[in-house]
Amino acid sequence: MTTQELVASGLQLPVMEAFYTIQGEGRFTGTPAYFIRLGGCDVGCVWCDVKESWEAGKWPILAIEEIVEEAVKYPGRLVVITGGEPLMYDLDPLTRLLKENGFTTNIETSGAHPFSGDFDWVCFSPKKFKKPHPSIYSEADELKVVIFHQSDFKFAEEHAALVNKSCELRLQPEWSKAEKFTSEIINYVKNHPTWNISLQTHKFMDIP
Ligand SMILES: C[S@@+](CC[C@H](N)C(=O)[O-])C[C@H]1O[C@@H](n2cnc3c(N)ncnc32)[C@H](O)[C@@H]1O
Ligand SMILES: Nc1nc2[nH]cc(C(=O)O)c2c(=O)[nH]1
Ligand code: SF4
Ligand SMILES: [Mg+2]
Repeated sequence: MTTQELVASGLQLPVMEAFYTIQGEGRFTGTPAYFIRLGGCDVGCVWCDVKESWEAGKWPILAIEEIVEEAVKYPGRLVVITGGEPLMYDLDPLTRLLKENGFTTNIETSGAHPFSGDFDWVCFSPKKFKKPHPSIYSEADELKVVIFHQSDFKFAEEHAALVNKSCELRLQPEWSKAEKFTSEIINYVKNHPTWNISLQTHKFMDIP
């Protein structure tokens, strides 16, 4: 198979970086986790905090065996697959291998591409910049909407109406606008208690 075919089948993937840290956001905030950041994203969020990830061709292509061989070196058994947009790739082979090696698998995704992979927790963060693929709505365990503009509260409610009833609902201030929006988010959550707040706590702790 050519490299292109191996990537298309999910047996090799472009990896921007992989690091052992503390999950900073969402349901598993505070939990040690090994992050695998795949290269490539076509969503184009103006406020994205990892724009350098967007161009897939910049990053080394690794076999999934090499990715997992590195992950097992750390004591934690929670893996978070992020990016870039990880659902640009078929994540079935990587997640299968991670599970065979005893990992719990989480994903951070905009849902802009068809769902794949075997995940214990799916954090869905929809974006106005590219419509989510319909396959994500039934898979989402957590809806995490970034608040950058007043209109994002309405966008959040529109997506909350589309996910499962059991899906946890969170609002996360966009980092550069946090000063402006955190107090609004606090008021919103107090008045709409089905929602709660997610902060990018790793940025406060100054860790990756
Ligand atoms: C960098 S993205 C990668 C995964 C996927 N592409 C996504 O957007 O969900 C990881 C998480 O960071 C959030 N995020 C990115 N830039 C942010 C920023 N400037 N402020 C707050 N959250 C941000 C995203 O919404 C997403 O929940
Ligand atoms: N510590 C830490 N937690 C995170 N949660 C989601 C992240 C991401 O970029 O997907 C992230 C990240 O980059 N670092
Ligand atoms: S979808 Fe995620 S990685 Fe892509 S631009 Fe938006 S925040 Fe960045
Ligand atoms: Mg991040």
